[in-house]
Amino acid sequence: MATATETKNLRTPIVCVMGHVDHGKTSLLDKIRGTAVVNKEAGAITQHIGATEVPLSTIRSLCGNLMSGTVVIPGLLFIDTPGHHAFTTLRSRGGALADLAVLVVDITEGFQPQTIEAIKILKQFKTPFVVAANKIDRIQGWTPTKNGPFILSYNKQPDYVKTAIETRTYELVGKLSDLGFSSDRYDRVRDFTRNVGIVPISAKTGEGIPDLLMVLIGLAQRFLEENLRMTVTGPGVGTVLEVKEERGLGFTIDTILYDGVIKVGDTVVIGGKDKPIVTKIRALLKPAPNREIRVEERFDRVPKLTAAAGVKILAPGLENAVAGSPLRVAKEDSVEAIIKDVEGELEKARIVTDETGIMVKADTLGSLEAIINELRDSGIKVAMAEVGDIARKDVVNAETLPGSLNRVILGFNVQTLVDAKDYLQTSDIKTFNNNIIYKLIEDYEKWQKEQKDLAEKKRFEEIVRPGKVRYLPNCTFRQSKPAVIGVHVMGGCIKPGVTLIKPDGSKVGIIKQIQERNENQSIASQGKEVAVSIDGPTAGRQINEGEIYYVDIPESHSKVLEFELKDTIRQDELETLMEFVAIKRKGNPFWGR
Ligand SMILES: Nc1nc2c(ncn2[C@@H]2O[C@H](COP(=O)(O)OP(=O)(O)OP(=O)(O)O)[C@@H](O)[C@H]2O)c(=O)[nH]1
Repeated sequence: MATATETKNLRTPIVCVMGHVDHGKTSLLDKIRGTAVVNKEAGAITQHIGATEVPLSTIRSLCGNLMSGTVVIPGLLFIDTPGHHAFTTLRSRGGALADLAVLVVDITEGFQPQTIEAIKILKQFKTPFVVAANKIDRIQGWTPTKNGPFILSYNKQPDYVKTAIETRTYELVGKLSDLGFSSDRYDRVRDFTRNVGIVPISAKTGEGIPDLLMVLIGLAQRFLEENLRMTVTGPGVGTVLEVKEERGLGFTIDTILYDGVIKVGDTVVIGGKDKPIVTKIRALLKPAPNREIRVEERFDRVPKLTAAAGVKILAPGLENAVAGSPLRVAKEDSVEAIIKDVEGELEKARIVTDETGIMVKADTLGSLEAIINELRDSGIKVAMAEVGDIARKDVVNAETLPGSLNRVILGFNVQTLVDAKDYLQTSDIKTFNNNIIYKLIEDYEKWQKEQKDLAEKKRFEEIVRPGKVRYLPNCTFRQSKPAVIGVHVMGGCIKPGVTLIKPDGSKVGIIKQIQERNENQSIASQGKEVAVSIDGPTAGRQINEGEIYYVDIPESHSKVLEFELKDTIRQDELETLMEFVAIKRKGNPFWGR
């Protein structure tokens, strides 16, 4: 076992925790934050604004002799807000802010929709991740060893408990494989660049957390050394986590610094609502541990900070800052260039939309981008996309979208404002709201299918259907005005209002009424013998007993029947249609093509 050594010029990797609702993301973060308290020997855990830092020395003492190899990174910085929503909101130069992710899966429930959604996002951002198979303490028969490494606890369990863990781990391996990742329990993974490690943990007992931290360190070193070898001494670069008004302080921004150094007095450029904000840092604030919560004392003031760190920044003009946007420290001669850079980054983040499609509203640029990617994967085009609640003007804009199936607004994690709700009552725009991407897409797709089916049904009902009848011998009930004759429906059907033609293409007349045993009928299908009244001909002159007539189908309807509905119409209808089409094509081979 080699000893771990620190190398100061690599920055701390940033880690985000993701997973399905209730699988234990918050509990895991709480456990990590509480570790130092629980385990005195474990060493310090530093609380940042919006993040928790676990220094290497802490990880080392937690892992004991599990840790091997040379460690060259200073520790891990966990973003305190869990969920893939936070992950997509926090961006750095067009990518994800988090260098690594922990995907929490409840081992007793396995993969759930949001687990899959998180994996898709991680894949999209190419973020290395580890699976924390949580709640192992709930496996029947599990005897916990608090805060211990998983392997040590596992070895103490009876065989049936071991088997249960193994079986459930392999279920996760199977699911990951379906999604294109090869994986195994972390202690069996040799190459973390090829395999995803699964670490069984309990956020309740703390078991497996040392192993999880260790795997994260390993991942960071294998994947990220180049990324982490940043200009730790250069001008600071960060991402705005949150814009907050603090009592007694005014507007502040909680920021994750992921590169370089930031100092009080530095000029910074920040993404703003309309344009980049240029301002001077008045104070850098860190949480003050264990103090009375009085504003002035809630924070410690620090003169400077080095990446990676979470910090609250106090400066004039922050009220227009935008969460998720970039922050850059600028030297006097570089302000203009950096403003351009920040503008460029915001521009890049702006969503590229399709010419036609639906409207999407989401709460942040990151989530908007994530949802648009998912929609495109599902073959759904997006014509309008914006950050913000659904307002009346959005509904008005959506009304200009061509195509009835596009006249919808998909809202992700946003409200429908009152004026929009009022306007929607008289508008044909449909809105969908959800804070789970897959559900939003599923709801829209379901609606889309219903609409298509409905339209198809309507179209089908309106189409003149094929029909073939024979004028029965001895069944002339009236000669003319209208002629009333008995017919046998040989194929398809007839309805009042259709025109009949002869096999030579000449017109017979229009069916006025159909009667069966003196009762009016709206349709007579194959096999029926009915009386029909026909406007136009005189029986015995233009029409004669024993003749065959066809329903005259308009050319456009014939095309639909022959080319779109061919597989859905009955055999006798199809045969009748083909005979009818042949009559038409005798005179014009291109008829109905
Ligand atoms: N037995 C046991 N319960 C756990 C464990 N981890 C979390 N829980 C419980 O599971 C429930 C959900 O945990 P949370 O940490 O709130 O889950 P989450 O993923 O953060 O949930 P959301 O924030 O709602 O998405 C809580 O009742 C926790 O106490 C664990 O390892 N073992």
